[in-house]
Amino acid sequence: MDTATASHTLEDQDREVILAVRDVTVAFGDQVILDRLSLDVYRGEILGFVGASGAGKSVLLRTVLGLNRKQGGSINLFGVDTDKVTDAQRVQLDMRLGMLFQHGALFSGLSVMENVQVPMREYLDLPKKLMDELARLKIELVGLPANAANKFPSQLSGGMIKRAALARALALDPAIVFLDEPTSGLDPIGAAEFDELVAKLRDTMGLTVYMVTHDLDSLFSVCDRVAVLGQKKVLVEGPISYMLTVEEPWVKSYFRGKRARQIDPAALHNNVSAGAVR
Ligand SMILES: Nc1ncnc2c1ncn2[C@@H]1O[C@H](COP(=O)(O)OP(=O)(O)OP(=O)(O)O)[C@@H](O)[C@H]1O
Repeated sequence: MDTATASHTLEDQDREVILAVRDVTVAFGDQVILDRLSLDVYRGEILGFVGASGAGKSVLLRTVLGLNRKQGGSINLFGVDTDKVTDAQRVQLDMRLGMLFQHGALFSGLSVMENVQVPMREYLDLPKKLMDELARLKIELVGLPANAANKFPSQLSGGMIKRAALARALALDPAIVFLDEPTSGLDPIGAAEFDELVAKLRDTMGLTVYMVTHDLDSLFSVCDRVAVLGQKKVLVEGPISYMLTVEEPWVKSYFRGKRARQIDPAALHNNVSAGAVR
């Protein structure tokens, strides 16, 4: 397939695009990191975003979140062009985005409960009792025991820190969460449990998840689609079953190299034909 190949299947056309990145270019000085990159994220899906180290995954994430300048292209969130919003509208958009930074990035001097309340304090004006109640609900939602609420990050395991950070990302009931390598540093069981939690949130709350990851297990077990960043663009996108058929050398070695799983594409449930090489 070539660039002209439609990247959307008929099924995709029926789905709501929650994030549309179109022809986005980002450069630092004369170093171009992203060159007319396009990507759609659909409501209710878990998108795995992969690419070589230094390819620009964090740069794209930061650009989508409005933390990096872009030199060209457009970013639409919930159908709204982020270049055309007022400051007040930008705040409304930000409230619908949750972010889990790499390494959790909890405030070490705050308890789990206080960490979860940080976005509530920033964006909402609620009585303390209600904030406590909401924070407890989020803590329970991510599978932490109730007594974790009063603990500090230094008292938590790596897996608990990730869950607490996820609870904070969910504090304002976002429509989409951005997870930056959420399972890095977790043992395989902890990582699998975290993946299960993310899948549960998608299934029960209809949460949309944009997950930057190097974790092949996550890509195989919970991601509905995968997008591969290479040569400054989204090089390939589609379900994992499709990734296993792609002959592009980096993609092939990533998904079918020595460290990849030995998987029969026919055994995967998602549709091989729904992917595209750009
Ligand atoms: N603020 C900045 N100023 C200059 N260069 C930057 C800036 N931010 C990122 N870069 C450069 O952009 C490139 C892509 O970096 P980025 O962190 O997005 O890679 P990545 O794909 O997330 O890598 P990794 O998987 O290792 O986290 C790198 O060469 C980096 O040095």
